[in-house]
Amino acid sequence: MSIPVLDYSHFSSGSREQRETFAHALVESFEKTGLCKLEYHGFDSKQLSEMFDWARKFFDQPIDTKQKIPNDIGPKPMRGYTPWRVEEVGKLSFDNMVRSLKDSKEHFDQGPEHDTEFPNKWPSEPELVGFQAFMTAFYQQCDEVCLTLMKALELAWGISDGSLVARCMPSATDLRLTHYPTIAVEDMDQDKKTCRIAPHTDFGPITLLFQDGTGGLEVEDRTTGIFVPVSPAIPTEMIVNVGDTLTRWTNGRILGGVHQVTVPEAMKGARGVTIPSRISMAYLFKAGREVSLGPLPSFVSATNPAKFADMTALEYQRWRNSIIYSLDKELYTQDGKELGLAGAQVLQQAPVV
Ligand SMILES: O=C(O)CCC(=O)C(=O)O
Ligand SMILES: [Fe+2]
Repeated sequence: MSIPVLDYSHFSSGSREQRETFAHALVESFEKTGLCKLEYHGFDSKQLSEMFDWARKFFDQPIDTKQKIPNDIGPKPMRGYTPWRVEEVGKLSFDNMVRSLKDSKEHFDQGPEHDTEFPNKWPSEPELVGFQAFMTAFYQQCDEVCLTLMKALELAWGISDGSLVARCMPSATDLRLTHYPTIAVEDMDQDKKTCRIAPHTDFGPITLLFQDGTGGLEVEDRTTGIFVPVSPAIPTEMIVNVGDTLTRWTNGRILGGVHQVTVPEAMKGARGVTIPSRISMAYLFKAGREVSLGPLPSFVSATNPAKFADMTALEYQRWRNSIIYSLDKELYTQDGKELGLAGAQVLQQAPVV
């Protein structure tokens, strides 16, 4: 499977023709592979290495320091620090093998800067002065790229009223820094019970991803069902993958890119070696919290009825997070009463043709 590399600047500052070409190539890549790669996206190598430096500095703090800003587990957006082995994204899968895979990661989650509903949690250690300001600006720049990509989808789909961009405002995105600690290759390659992150799709319309040079990210080739490595070819390469929201909005026309992080290609089959630690930044772009994740009217017809339930982006996120944090049973059966999310389960993203 080859993943197209698109020149973002052709859309952000190109001619009318370049914009059209980019927009159609983006949709084609999303439809065929569930992702694309972007170059000339505005982030330079200095900025990206600074981001990885901050992430490393944060994760290098003692656990007690990181635990001063704990993410309170709940069916809600994540904020602050979540330790190793808490979240299990494999639980979203219908495949029993994937469901039993444990993730091996710790992460820091950040939302919109002025979010009063789910406020951010920032470390106050002297070594981390500057982290908040840097990450806040980084978040903003990612948001602009995502909104621009929504404009490209509008152009490709002939949506002339700006309604796709409007659906993603105000920002409800979660930016996640993930650290995958060193791990013996046998723990992942041999016993097959551990992954760095189990196969999954993200929840929002798209995700922007930057990874360090360690390797191990893989995406599913939907023509064969086999996972293929997405190696960091150049340090500034940005990966964009399609998430569940775009699948729902397009009534199943664009499927999410299923991805995982596992043993780096060069270490597969090796014995007695330790896989180095790995850092990634995922800008988990989201629709506005009150926006519907039911299919857009232009993707529904008499012969192609709605395959997905009408629920808000926040309801969807609460529901999915309740699964990966193992809160779903409590959530759906509390006092014998549903909390408004369970009904949605029936029409979720399962049997899409
Ligand atoms: O670390 C990576 O490359 C992927 C992270 C990821 O899939 C996620 O945070 O949803
Ligand atoms: Fe992901």
